[in-house]
Amino acid sequence: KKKVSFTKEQQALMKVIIDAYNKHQIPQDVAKKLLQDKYSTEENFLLLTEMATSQVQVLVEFTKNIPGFLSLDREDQIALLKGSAVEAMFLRSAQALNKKMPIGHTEVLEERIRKSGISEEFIKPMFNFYKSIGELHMVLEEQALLTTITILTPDRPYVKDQPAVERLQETALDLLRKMCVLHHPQEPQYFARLLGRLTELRTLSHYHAEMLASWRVNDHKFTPLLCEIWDVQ
Ligand SMILES: Cc1cc(OCc2c(-c3c(Cl)cncc3Cl)noc2C(C)C)ccc1-c1ccc2c(C(=O)O)cn(C)c2c1
Repeated sequence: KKKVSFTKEQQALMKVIIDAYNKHQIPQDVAKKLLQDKYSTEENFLLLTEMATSQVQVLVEFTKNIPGFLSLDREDQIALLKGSAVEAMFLRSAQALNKKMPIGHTEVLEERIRKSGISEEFIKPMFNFYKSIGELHMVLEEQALLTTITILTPDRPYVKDQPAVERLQETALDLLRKMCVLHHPQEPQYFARLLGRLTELRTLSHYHAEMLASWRVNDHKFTPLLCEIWDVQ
């Protein structure tokens, strides 16, 4: 069994990121709304819009806890959040749908996504992604670090000081590489597989832009926070 050792800094970084990841969850009262018995396309769209709005708030709070993030240029912080929001939310919804949510929640959530006005051409890649995330059986540390690495992607539009973001992302990548050896010692290519999901996330975020456009055509309303982060309306 390969010996994996973490530096003091890496242990501190992991603790901060895990605590933030656990602390910032969608509130129970919002999640419980999924169980109400109205299943119309309209009702599903409204519920998912509420989930997404709550998820963006969760994401902003989580991001503020990433060591070094608040020391970045202010405008770069905004550029990173806007550029990564959809990808981070796909990761989070994938992890939610794959983890043991309270009985029946997963099926209900899946059903509402399938029946919310999203066209079949986007549903397929979305659920393929959910399946591919589920097959990885990531531990919590890997999930939290993968989300962190997605947020700290230097080549998002309008990022001015890319090297500063690269330095933060590399720290998280070094830690994730070690975590993968520790938790998946039999799979030397596991770390590479995780990073491959990031490529799939970018494809999904292009699909997502088209999803938004088709919803808007059918005159669906988003919340001010979603309009802000997704540059719609
Ligand atoms: C499940 C979902 C959907 C969602 O957005 C819903 C949407 C999406 C869209 C789509 Cl469908 C899929 N992935 C990402 C996007 Cl961003 N695109 O537009 C919309 C709205 C505006 C209609 C946002 C967030 C969650 C979500 C995430 C985590 C959890 C969670 C836990 O962590 O324990 C418990 N619950 C109930 C969760 C719900």
